Amino acid sequence: MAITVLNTGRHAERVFDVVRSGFGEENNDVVARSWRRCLDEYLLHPDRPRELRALEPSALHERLARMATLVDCARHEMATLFQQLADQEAAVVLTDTDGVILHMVASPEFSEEVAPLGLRPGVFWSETEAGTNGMGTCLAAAAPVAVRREDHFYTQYTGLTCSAVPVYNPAGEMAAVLDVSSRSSLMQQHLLVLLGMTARMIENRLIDQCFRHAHPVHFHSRPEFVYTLHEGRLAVSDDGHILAANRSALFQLGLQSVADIRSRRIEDIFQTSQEDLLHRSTLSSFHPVVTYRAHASHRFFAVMRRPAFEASALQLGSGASSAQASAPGRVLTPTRTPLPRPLTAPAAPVGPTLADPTLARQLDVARRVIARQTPVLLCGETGSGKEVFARAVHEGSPRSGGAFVAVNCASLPESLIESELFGYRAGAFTGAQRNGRRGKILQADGGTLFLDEIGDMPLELQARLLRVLEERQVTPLGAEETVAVDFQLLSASYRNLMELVESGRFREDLYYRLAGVEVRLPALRERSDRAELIRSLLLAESGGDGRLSGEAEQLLMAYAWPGNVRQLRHALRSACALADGAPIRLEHLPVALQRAAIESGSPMTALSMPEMPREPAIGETPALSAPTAPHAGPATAGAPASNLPVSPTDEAADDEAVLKLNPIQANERQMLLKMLEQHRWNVSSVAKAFDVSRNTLYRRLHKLHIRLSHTD
Ligand SMILES: Nc1ncnc2c1ncn2[C@@H]1O[C@H](COP(=O)(O)OP(=O)(O)OP(=O)(O)O)[C@@H](O)[C@H]1O
Repeated sequence: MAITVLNTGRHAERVFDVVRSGFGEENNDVVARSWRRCLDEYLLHPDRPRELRALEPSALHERLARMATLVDCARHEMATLFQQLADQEAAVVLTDTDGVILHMVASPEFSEEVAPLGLRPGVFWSETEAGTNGMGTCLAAAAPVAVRREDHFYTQYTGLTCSAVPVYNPAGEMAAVLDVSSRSSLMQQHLLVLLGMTARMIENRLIDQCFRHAHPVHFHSRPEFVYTLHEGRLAVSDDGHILAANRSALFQLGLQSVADIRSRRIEDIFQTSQEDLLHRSTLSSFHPVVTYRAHASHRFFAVMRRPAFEASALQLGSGASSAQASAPGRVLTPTRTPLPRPLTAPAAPVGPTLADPTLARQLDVARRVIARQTPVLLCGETGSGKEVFARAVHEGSPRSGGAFVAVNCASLPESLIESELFGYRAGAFTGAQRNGRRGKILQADGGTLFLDEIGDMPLELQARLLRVLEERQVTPLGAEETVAVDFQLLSASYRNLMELVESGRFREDLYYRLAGVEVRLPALRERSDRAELIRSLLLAESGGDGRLSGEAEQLLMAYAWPGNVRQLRHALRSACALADGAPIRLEHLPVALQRAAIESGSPMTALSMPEMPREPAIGETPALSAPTAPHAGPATAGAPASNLPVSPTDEAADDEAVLKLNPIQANERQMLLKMLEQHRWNVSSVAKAFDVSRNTLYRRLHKLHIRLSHTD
């Protein structure tokens, strides 16, 4: 389906009118200001769009390599957001601060459709290039924005609606923009909430990733919010200096910027020393400990943990700073000494639920074989918990004292996999870090190497990996000497590796090396411990007080979960945020689930979504109330061929039948009537909003005695 745009001449006139005549009350200020910038500052003309600038492939490659950490932290969250949207005509997009698209998640059909518009990696979407648009205007305004179809400066983009939020790096600077561009203009408020949450998840991941050698501190003024998306996060160096803070930390501590906290000591923030906080956190295991704001009586609950990559077995003295610990110059001096087990809790207060008997048996087998140095290959759908399972294998193995080092082979640009895995010596290539870098394989020495999405490893690297596995030696890039290395190996793939072998994309000899034992993890829909998993994830995501309504629970149990545990976790996370302490109802669950409920004909109590009330956009006529039309014949069971708006018939005729509806059906009927009214009785539009076919919606309307007639 082609993207439909507005009439160029009329749209341009409206832009000029709004900018010339000032901003009326009905106008969206952010958009109107952006239009003014486009006209006055960038000297763009709405009638004369320019072709968007795009990076050459080599320049894009280089930029992606530079931004690899950001993209890596964002890609899982973006994939989950895309799944939650359940909209095949939407794209989740990440740009850098120049507005260059770095990563995009969309269906192949939609990607193909929007690529000619410039919605593809490497293209610049700053306002100066593309005029008012979600990504560019979010960058210019440094704030979340929704740019609806007719809000775009250039007509050619008016077929799309974009919502975008900034993503901040651990220094508190804007590092990226996360955007959803979609054909549908519904649900902007809902989308902005989801985007904001996704941005926070990316920011927290960035802190974890950039400060792996620092002590993470998780805190909140309410204990149940520790380890949730609302928690404050700090990264603290070995010698007690604060290196980074997330937005919630700054907000809770009443600080304006990361600069206000960076380099201060933990004692300057809380009435406690680093040693004391670490010690008490260790003693109290999963429970946050009480601490007070320095020079004030504000109470916080906090947990300080040991660094995730504690010294990566670098054999540094106990007083070594985190900066030293990450110094890659030591790449050739690995230790074989297993590290002590971390003393504190894992990242979430609730451990993984692996109570399904098949899964428990598989875990037992995997632990036994890996103890005999037999590599284990995990297969399973995306999000089914392969990494969680791999960690559980590691934790129960003889090498649990060593590091667990996970490498996602799909998320690393091809050019970086080699240096990331094998490390490099100082000066090995242009752009290399001054002191060289210790590769992941050496970091796993004495512990476990987990190669995730191994099917995505390029063929030439497969050969090198095979050699390492056979010889148990690594030669970092640019190094002459080889280094002996000793680790246990787990790998995972959501793709069928045997099929890749057959099509020549995966080496057969490597496959047999990796698959000493192959474990197929069950999909969530096949697991018998779903109820426990839902309970424990709800506990983790809500901070302890999350509750589910009966219908929401039924739906969570019955849904097929194509995105598995990851999708479940994210659905609960967003539902907790939207329910805001109240029991989670159907309306708080993602649209994909609601759609499934409609399709299966299960009750849709309180389906007040998808459209949230909002101010009309510039030039938009306020929503009309439902027209009343005369009775027009029998109820329509099948979808009429035409796409014309319809209006309700005289409901009196159906009064009796309506009175017989049960309260849930009556409620659902109310909601559907409200939706129809909001969509001006356009059934296609309501069907689209629920993402169901018109036939499905007509059947539902018929069942609920909502009669419709065509109007001209
Ligand atoms: N048993 C479990 N208990 C609690 N959380 C789980 C469990 N299994 C998976 N999760 C959560 O689900 C999400 C996805 O898990 P994980 O990354 O292990 O899946 P995966 O199969 O490796 O995904 P991918 O194929 O995309 O790499 C994570 O947030 C993880 O914490």
